[in-house]
Amino acid sequence: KPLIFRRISSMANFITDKAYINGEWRSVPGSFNVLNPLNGEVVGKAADCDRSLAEESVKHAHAAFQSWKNTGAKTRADVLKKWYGLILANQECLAELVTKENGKPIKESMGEIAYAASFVEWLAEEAKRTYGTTIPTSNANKRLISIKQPIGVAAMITPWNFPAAMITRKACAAIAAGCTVVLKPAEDTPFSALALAKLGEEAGLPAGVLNIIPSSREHAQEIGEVICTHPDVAAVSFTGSTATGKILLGLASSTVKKVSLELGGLAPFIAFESADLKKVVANAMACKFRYMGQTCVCANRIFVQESIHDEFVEQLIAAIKNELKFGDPLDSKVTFGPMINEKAVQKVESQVEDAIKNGGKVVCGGKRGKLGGTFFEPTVITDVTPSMRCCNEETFGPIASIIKFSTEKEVLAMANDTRSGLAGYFFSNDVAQCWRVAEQLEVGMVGINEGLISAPEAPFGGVKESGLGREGSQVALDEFSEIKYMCWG
Ligand SMILES: NC(=O)c1ccc[n+]([C@@H]2O[C@H](COP(=O)([O-])OP(=O)(O)OC[C@H]3O[C@@H](n4cnc5c(N)ncnc54)[C@H](O)[C@@H]3O)[C@@H](O)[C@H]2O)c1
Ligand SMILES: O=CCCC(=O)O
Repeated sequence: KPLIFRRISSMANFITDKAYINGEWRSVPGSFNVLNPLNGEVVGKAADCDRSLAEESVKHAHAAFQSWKNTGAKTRADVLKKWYGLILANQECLAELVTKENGKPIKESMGEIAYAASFVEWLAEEAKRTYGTTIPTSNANKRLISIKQPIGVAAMITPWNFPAAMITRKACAAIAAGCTVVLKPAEDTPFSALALAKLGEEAGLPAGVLNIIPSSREHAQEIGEVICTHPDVAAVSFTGSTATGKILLGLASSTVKKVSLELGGLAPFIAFESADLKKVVANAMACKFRYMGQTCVCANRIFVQESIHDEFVEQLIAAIKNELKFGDPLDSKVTFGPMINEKAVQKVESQVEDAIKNGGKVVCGGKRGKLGGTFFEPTVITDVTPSMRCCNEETFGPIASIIKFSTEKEVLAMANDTRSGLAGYFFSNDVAQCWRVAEQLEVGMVGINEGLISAPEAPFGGVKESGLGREGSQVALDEFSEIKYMCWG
């Protein structure tokens, strides 16, 4: 029978002040306002879950695990595939919701929903490929095999910058593996998570397999404590800042949980002189300024070889002026909207001040946007040095910090001189250099002549203090699986 996917009539139908626990849309005592970053208007009231609702969700997820873990792989894959179809059928509504919650330009939000859906599809396919091994033995009287089993209840905390894709990338990996999920979305973007849950429910997820417990920032810490210390939670998966990730990792140690962390980055973006400059500029624009620089893999430190430095800066400024259009992010022509909140603007402002104080030159932008609110101009700073904050602290905003270099050795030393190691990018037409630099950059992901590297089939994750584990790809389900070795006498 062909699958027909129902379209929810409008974005407003996705806004709810309820939590989703054990397959029920639950009223909870408290609520908090979710604000539109464009104008501070209330998008809606969201359920403010607390410690006791987190505990209750874990209890239900643990009960649901007892049957979900025993479902066939095809059953899980079929539910996920249906969910994938429903997400795509509702792409416009979901994208509008993302834009209302976090100010992402609507074209990018449409892209995010397609990206979020692509994880559901990929992980549905991977559900059927959790192969074990047969192991040749040195003892002829024994037979050795290993199987993969779902780890148990997986608890998750997600950020506001990809409020749909970070949910599906984690939750669908766990669900595909046979685990059940308790997920706390970011306080800025709870409705996107709940909207996905609504579609998951319609796709046939049994009660308790996916539980969404939004909370205000005030309750985030206690929910974190419950899910990271509860004996019935087996795995914790977090995406967000490195500071929060470290707290959760510490908490999870008391019961030795499996922990996956996708944390902050400080991506080096290196332009070598042999590179195609037009391509470098186009990729710098995409890699630096998409979603106003608020992605964990955005170029944070742009290293440019001295012979092409001035030309690069000139072309980058021209591209900013010609290509970026400010305005209401719901307008499909707009490519540059407001930042998430005032705190984010203040961080960017303080990095600009610090750079100027220490000898940096602001050659484009550098101040709040004319539209007011949380708009900030796309900014280019030259003469940046490694001691400046824009060079050693994640910017998470629209500042292109340009550092001039002369040799490959020098730039590699600067690029690797950090505790962050999420993504890195470089541009070169020297093949030997491409191999050398790709191997030597201390990051989890490298773009070689490419500034947009994310894909469901690729392993996403960082090294050093940028994280633990990988999401997406053929290893995605490993984060939520245990390998059991069997020795047959
Ligand atoms: N590596 C990745 O895949 C990836 C993806 C997106 C964002 N990020 C990173 O996330 C950061 C931006 O997101 P943010 O500012 O929302 O991060 P954040 O750490 O402040 O918040 C992320 C989530 O953690 C929750 N949280 C905050 N403090 C908590 C605590 N003490 N206990 C439990 N939960 C807590 C928040 O409510 C939110 O849901 C950036 O550093 C960015 O690089 C990383
Ligand atoms: O912000 C982090 C996630 C970005 C991505 O998946 O491309």
